[in-house]
Amino acid sequence: MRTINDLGDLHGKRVLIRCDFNVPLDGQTITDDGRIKAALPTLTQLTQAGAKVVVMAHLGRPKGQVNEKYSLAPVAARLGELIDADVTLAGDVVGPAAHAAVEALTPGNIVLLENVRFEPAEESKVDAEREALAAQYAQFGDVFVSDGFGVVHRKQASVYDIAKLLPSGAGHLVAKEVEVLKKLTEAPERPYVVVLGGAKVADKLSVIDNLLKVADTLIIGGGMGYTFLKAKGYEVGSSILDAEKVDVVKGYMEQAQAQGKQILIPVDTVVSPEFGEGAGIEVVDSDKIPADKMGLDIGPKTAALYAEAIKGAKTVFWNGPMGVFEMPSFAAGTKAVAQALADSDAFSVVGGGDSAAAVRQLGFADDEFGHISTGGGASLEYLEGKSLPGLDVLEGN
Ligand SMILES: Nc1ncnc2c1ncn2[C@@H]1O[C@H](COP(=O)(O)OP(=O)(O)OP(=O)(O)O)[C@@H](O)[C@H]1O
Ligand SMILES: O=C(O)[C@H](O)COP(=O)(O)O
Repeated sequence: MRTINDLGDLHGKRVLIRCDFNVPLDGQTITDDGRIKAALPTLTQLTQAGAKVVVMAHLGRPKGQVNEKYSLAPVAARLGELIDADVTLAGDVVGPAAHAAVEALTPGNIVLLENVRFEPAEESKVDAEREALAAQYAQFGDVFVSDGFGVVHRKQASVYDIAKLLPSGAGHLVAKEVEVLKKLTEAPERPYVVVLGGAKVADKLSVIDNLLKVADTLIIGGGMGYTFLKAKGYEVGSSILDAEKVDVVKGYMEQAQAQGKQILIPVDTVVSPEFGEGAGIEVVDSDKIPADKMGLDIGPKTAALYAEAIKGAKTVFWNGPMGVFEMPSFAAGTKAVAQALADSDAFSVVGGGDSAAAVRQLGFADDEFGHISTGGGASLEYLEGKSLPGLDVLEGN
């Protein structure tokens, strides 16, 4: 893989860099700045080398619409506090404000373009549309550095197409993430347990069949769990559910049984009448979720079962909180899994923006885990053995 070290002396050059600044926010407040801190080694090297640094990043899923709620303003402010350089947020992505900001950029300083997902072509499935947008990005750089590990699984203009237009290489974060995750794909010590949760249910259900080939046990919690419960024939009330995948999930359970692999699903669930804290929160067995309630965490029996499975593991990868950990009433399941990982001797990797935020917010230190990866979906797809567009495009000369 080509890296930043292959790009020569960057002094005075305009370096266009993709970072993953998709940080969790509570209103305008960043609740975990881990992804910004993870970008600092590369960004600092570039500013200290006297490069003119133009950063591309996304926040959330604004789906091609300009939406202030998804502005990178809080990220620009935090980056400015963390790095010894001026950080200017451009008012748009490739419009007149971005051009003016890049024109005015001086060596050793940074312009952050607005959320690239405000541009409809950024995530287009039509190659020519993405390529045309990438050509506009290319006007801002002499070289391209890919350092947004959390998005390397996305075939998007600022991740993939841009790397074909400029001399390009991986930044230090991407290089380090790949080096650690490689250990999990080459010869993981067994038993190898993968814990899956979170809210991106459709995305992450689709990685399960490949994960079943590499892991010994899959532990399912978070929003993922309800599609499994439904596949077992249980009612899930108003919990999040990927109704289209119920039959596919039935197939996964059969496949696991045939291969002698285990899929653990919640035996009890914390339910609530609404997405929030208030009256009516209770723990029920997973086959008794009331029709008018939603599951927002795994229950205590499940937490104990999952902790036991983690205790016996030699390698663990975890992506996706077990419940809505942001609210104390639904944090116990995530905390129990984090504790089990922290207590175990297994080589453990925690991946994903919210997963990393969860362990930190619940009081765990980064060094209680083998590695905290900035990638959730990206790590999972890497572990599946899939080729990732944002990495493939950096291969060769
Ligand atoms: N039962 C549930 N119902 C609804 N949301 C849930 C449930 N359990 C967990 N979540 C939510 O899932 C979110 C995190 O999911 P997500 O899949 O984005 O994980 P991630 O670690 O950020 O991975 P990635 O980096 O791929 O985004 C949290 O905000 C949490 O509140
Ligand atoms: O949070 C993430 O996993 C990355 O930033 C990618 O975001 P996406 O799933 O919206 O592409």
